[in-house]
Amino acid sequence: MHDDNSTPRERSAVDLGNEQQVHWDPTMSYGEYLDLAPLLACQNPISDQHDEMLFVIIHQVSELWLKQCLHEAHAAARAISADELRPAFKMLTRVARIQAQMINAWEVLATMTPSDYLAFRDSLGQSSGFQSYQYRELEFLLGNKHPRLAEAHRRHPAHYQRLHEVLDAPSLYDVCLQLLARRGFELPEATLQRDWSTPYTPSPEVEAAWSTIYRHAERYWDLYELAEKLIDTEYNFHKWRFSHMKTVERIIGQRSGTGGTSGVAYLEKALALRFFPELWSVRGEL
Ligand code: HEM
Ligand SMILES: N[C@@H](CC(=O)c1ccccc1NC=O)C(=O)O
Repeated sequence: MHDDNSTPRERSAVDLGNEQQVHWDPTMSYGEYLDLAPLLACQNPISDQHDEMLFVIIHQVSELWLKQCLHEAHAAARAISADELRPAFKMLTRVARIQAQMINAWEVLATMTPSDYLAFRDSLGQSSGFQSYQYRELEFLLGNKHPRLAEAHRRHPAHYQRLHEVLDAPSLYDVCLQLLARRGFELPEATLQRDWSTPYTPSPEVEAAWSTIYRHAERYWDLYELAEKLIDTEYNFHKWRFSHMKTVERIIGQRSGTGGTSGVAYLEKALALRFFPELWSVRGEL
């Protein structure tokens, strides 16, 4: 139905020949709505090696998922700050499902052998996943704050500014701790107000608060659920890091990275990082 003064929607129809007809509005097609022309014009391997297409696509898919994770995790942090935990749980669950997809993507990439990769590795120059600004934003947002990591992006002012906004603001974990304070847990002042761009220092008071929540889950059910959503996210992040490290070892062994790091040794060291340290340490204390 349409109003009298509006133009009727133009319709197109095709008979599929099996007693089915498809009708559609030709003013907005699938490809137009999804902007597929520019999207599908972006897969441009620079060598003539067969496997480079896979390498490009796997990175592009990961970057799209990172975009969605950032969309969800930023919104979850805002919801938590507004004491709206249920929508935040839904968003964090979605982040965990996306992470599962990103982890599974390593299985596809593992079909590329060392010789397949080495055949085009030189064309990559000094580019590296180390320069993924969305990945860095997600790390900052979850709570791995290191101003030096933003420096790799100085030459791109828009990315640098964006990274600094997230670096200088409370992380997802910081807003959760602020929520615990609003719920009456006594936390150190430095946990609630500090220079957010600096690395987080774990505290016994925060661990004690999580301990109370885990011991009395029935009384603090929503905070208990929040703790488990955070653990899911960190657990999956860690699985992603581990699979990346193992895939890299399988493909380039102990070579140093194009981004200037030692390679696998650097990636192994990153496995020790913790976004929500007291949520892990408390498990040994319950
Ligand atoms: C053949 C496949 C791959 C190899 C050999 C590889 C290798 C490496 C190496 C050696 C590093 C350390 C930095 C450096 O010196 O370059 C690194 C970092 C990184 N890579 Fe990959 N990578 C591969 C695939 C991927 C894929 C598919 C992604 C998905 C987006 C990715 C994302 C990253 C990220 C985000 C970092 C930074 C990690 C951090 O700083 O903690 N890599 N990669
Ligand atoms: N750091 C990798 C190169 C690499 O993997 C890469 C290069 C360009 C764009 C994305 C990449 N992926 C992850 O680091 C290497 O050292 O072979």
